[in-house]
Amino acid sequence: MILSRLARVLQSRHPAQGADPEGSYVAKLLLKGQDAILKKVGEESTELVMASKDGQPQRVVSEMADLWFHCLVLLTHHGLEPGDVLKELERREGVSGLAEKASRAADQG
Ligand SMILES: N=c1c2ncn([C@@H]3O[C@H](COP(=O)(O)OP(=O)(O)OP(=O)(O)O)[C@@H](O)[C@H]3O)c2ncn1[C@@H]1O[C@H](COP(=O)(O)O)[C@@H](O)[C@H]1O
Repeated sequence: MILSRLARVLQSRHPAQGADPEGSYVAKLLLKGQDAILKKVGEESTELVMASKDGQPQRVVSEMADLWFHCLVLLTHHGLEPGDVLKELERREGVSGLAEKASRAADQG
């Protein structure tokens, strides 16, 4: 899946892997550190908001791709991967599923 493939590429760009920042946007950004990554996340979020408010669905897709990409760089900075976020979403699905079942059981008396 694209998220895991991309995450593997991003991990290979980590300074700890000896990645060369020359010619690699990601290696350069990871080397600059957390503040630079967070600045990009903030900028891309704002651009996404503007694309949405302008009612431009194709730009929403493009800006969201930029935002997701920079969030993946942030995960890499923290030694995390997309699977960690997906697991959290699955856990919440499980939690809300249980809540739904409990409420249905209560309705049925
Ligand atoms: N998906 C992306 C991707 N999306 C966006 N970007 C870069 O993110 C930057 C976003 O910047 P902006 O839109 O703000 O434009 P900008 O003004 O040029 O940005 P700055 O130089 O100011 O940061 C651009 O330089 C884009 O090229 C990406 N760079 C890389 N990838 C993937 O990451 C992989 C590794 O990239 P490298 O490390 O460059 O080899 C690539 O193979 C791609 O699959």
